[in-house]
Amino acid sequence: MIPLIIDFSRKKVVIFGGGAVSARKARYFQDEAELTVISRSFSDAIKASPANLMQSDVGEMSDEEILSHLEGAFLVISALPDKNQNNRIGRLAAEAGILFNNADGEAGDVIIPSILRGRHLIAGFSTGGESPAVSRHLRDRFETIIPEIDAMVDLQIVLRDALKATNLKQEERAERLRDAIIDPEIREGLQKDMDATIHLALRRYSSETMPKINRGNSDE
Ligand SMILES: C[C@@]1(CC(=O)O)C2=NC(=C\c3[nH]c(c(CCC(=O)O)c3CC(=O)O)Cc3[nH]c(c(CC(=O)O)c3CCC(=O)O)/C=C3\N/C(=C\2)[C@@H](CCC(=O)O)[C@]3(C)CC(=O)O)/[C@H]1CCC(=O)O
Ligand SMILES: NC(=O)c1ccc[n+]([C@@H]2O[C@H](COP(=O)([O-])OP(=O)(O)OC[C@H]3O[C@@H](n4cnc5c(N)ncnc54)[C@H](O)[C@@H]3O)[C@@H](O)[C@H]2O)c1
Repeated sequence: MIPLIIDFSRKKVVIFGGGAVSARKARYFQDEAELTVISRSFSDAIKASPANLMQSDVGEMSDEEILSHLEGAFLVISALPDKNQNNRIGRLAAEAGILFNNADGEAGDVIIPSILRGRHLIAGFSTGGESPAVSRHLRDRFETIIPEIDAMVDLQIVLRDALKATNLKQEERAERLRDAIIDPEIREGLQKDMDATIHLALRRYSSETMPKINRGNSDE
């Protein structure tokens, strides 16, 4: 399996089942995707979500009926308590060429990672479905670095533009961008005064005439 960062805006996601697991999956996608939840009943969390709700018993739906609800979908999730029904939805999604995530039953082709998100940073953790607790634990541990990394991305945007305007070779520009990331003074400065630190980084790393930086003395 291979991770991707996908823009879900205007993409249709169809979830079967309206219980606790469905609510967690709906929360994951609801800010971007157009959600439809098809279920016999809906939990309060699902009712409070922006999803379109369709009350129906999957056991009473023909394959053709299910396929008609999958039309135009980018991703289908099945979170029914009955594995056979989940697997059936998976088979129909595969037939229609639509990505599938299975909450219970035969694995689909999508796993939902545990994610952390800042203004710029987005990271997802997955154990390939083996231990959601470990994925969650990793997210918790990395959560503290979001402000630091987001500020560094802001700095890198400015520094990268400044370097592009010089005559420096691509390899030298890339090296300076990396040096700025591990520069202890810059890392610390970003937490205190972002503007002043961006100026410091520009002076230190974007000058065409600056002496060769003393590299390799960081233990990071
Ligand atoms: C990341 C996250 C995204 C999301 O779904 O929302 C996620 N599970 C989350 C939470 C969570 N999961 C569970 C509880 C209840 C704890 C408990 O009481 O048991 C909680 C609540 C909590 O922990 O807060 C139990 C559980 N989960 C799965 C099974 C069945 C199984 O394992 O077979 C069981 C039954 C018990 C067990 O067997 O453990 C399966 C999956 N859960 C996955 C993802 C995929 C694998 C991810 C990976 O590759 O690591 C996969 C395969 C589904 C998939 O394909 O998407 C989200 C973390 C959000 C966060 O960051 O806080
Ligand atoms: N993948 C995961 O992250 C994960 C985590 C925990 C549990 N699970 C598994 O996911 C499944 C769902 O768990 P849950 O806690 O959401 O269950 P739940 O009982 O809270 O919800 C099940 C939902 O499915 C609906 N439903 C049941 N039969 C239906 C049918 N024939 N037609 C239409 N709707 C129907 C119910 O009305 C309900 O809304 C369980 O099998 C559980 O073991 C998966």
